[in-house]
Amino acid sequence: MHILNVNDLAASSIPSPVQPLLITGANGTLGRAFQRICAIRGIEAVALNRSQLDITDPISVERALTQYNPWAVVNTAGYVRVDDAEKDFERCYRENTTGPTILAAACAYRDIHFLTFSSDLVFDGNKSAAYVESDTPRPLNVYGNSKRLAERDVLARMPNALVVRTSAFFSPWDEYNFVYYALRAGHRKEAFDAADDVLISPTYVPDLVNVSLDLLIDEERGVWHLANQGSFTWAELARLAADMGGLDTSFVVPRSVNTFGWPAARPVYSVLGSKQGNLLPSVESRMERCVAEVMANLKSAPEEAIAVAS
Ligand SMILES: NC(=O)C1=CN([C@@H]2O[C@H](COP(=O)(O)OP(=O)(O)OC[C@H]3O[C@@H](n4cnc5c(N)ncnc54)[C@H](OP(=O)(O)O)[C@@H]3O)[C@@H](O)[C@H]2O)C=CC1
Ligand SMILES: Cc1cn([C@H]2C[C@H](O)[C@@H](COP(=O)(O)OP(=O)(O)O[C@H]3O[C@@H](C)C(=O)[C@@H](O)[C@H]3O)O2)c(=O)[nH]c1=O
Repeated sequence: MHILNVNDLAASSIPSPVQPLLITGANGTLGRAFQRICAIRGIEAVALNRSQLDITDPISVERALTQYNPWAVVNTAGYVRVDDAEKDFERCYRENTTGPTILAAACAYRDIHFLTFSSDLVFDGNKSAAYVESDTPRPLNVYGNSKRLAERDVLARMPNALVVRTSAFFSPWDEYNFVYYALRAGHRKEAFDAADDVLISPTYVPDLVNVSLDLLIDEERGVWHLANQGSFTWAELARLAADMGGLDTSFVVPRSVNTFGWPAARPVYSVLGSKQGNLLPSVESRMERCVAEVMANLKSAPEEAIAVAS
């Protein structure tokens, strides 16, 4: 007698007995980190990219939810080009506001959990103490406003949705974050301009994913602030990473954020605290391990050897 196992079930037309976690934005920084950590934690997950699930298309959303029958949806899809959003506002609102709202409505209809991500850029920077969940969002740019509206509309359609506000990702798992850019510049002995009058809460992506999953599994709801402990200017963050990487920090060139000429205004202060307590460890404790991995990658990458030699 042949005993069917999960692999046989997966290969056959019989649906798997395990409802998966469905992750949108599979090709993005956060989407790829969720896949990595779900695999580590043994959480059955299905990650879909834009062509497989377009969050702005209700038909695409319904097809995916029907096909995979998830117990929850984690939305990591979004528009993150803050400066481009000032002109590309239609796409920004479509992907950051309309998309999550469609997902929330579909999850509410199926009575399944829903997690989506917002940003510190919903705030105006006029506080001098860490922002908490009850503070009123007053965004300074289109991107921040698209996130504010998403929070409002998602929770209107699904009051028990989980909305995580976070900020300033750093991670050794991708090359598209500020800390990686700074370390690569230092490794190449190139000057790196960094804003020295904007205070933010850097967030170690693996911590963000792990704690977000814990909150989702615990069926937490509403707005939660998740960022590592400690506030830094971008220049201080670049110097912290460089110092931990054994680099001379003089390549970091501190400048006022107003001298960069960026189209989108940034709040000069958007440090995130939480009424729920400090759920993530200190930035310093996480930066050590992040820098070690990034520096090892930089030193071993052939293109970096050429860049440093030239
Ligand atoms: N990066 C950061 O520092 C911070 C990020 N966040 C939030 O975290 C979330 C993830 O950010 P991050 O991982 O950095 O972003 P990425 O740009 O790395 O990933 C976003 C992904 O979303 C996909 N996407 C965009 N529109 C759609 C759509 N209509 N349907 C399906 N997929 C879509 C993109 O696909 P494609 O590749 O095809 O464009 C991309 O792969 C966002 O909501 C962002 O606002 C919050 C605070 C800080
Ligand atoms: C590239 C670069 C950026 N910066 C500063 C300015 C900028 O505010 C900050 C980060 O630059 P970025 O372009 O990555 O992103 P910026 O758009 O400011 O950062 C935001 O991204 C979105 C998605 C968020 O939700 C925010 O939490 C935050 O992480 O670093 C420098 O100081 N020097 C540099 O060379």
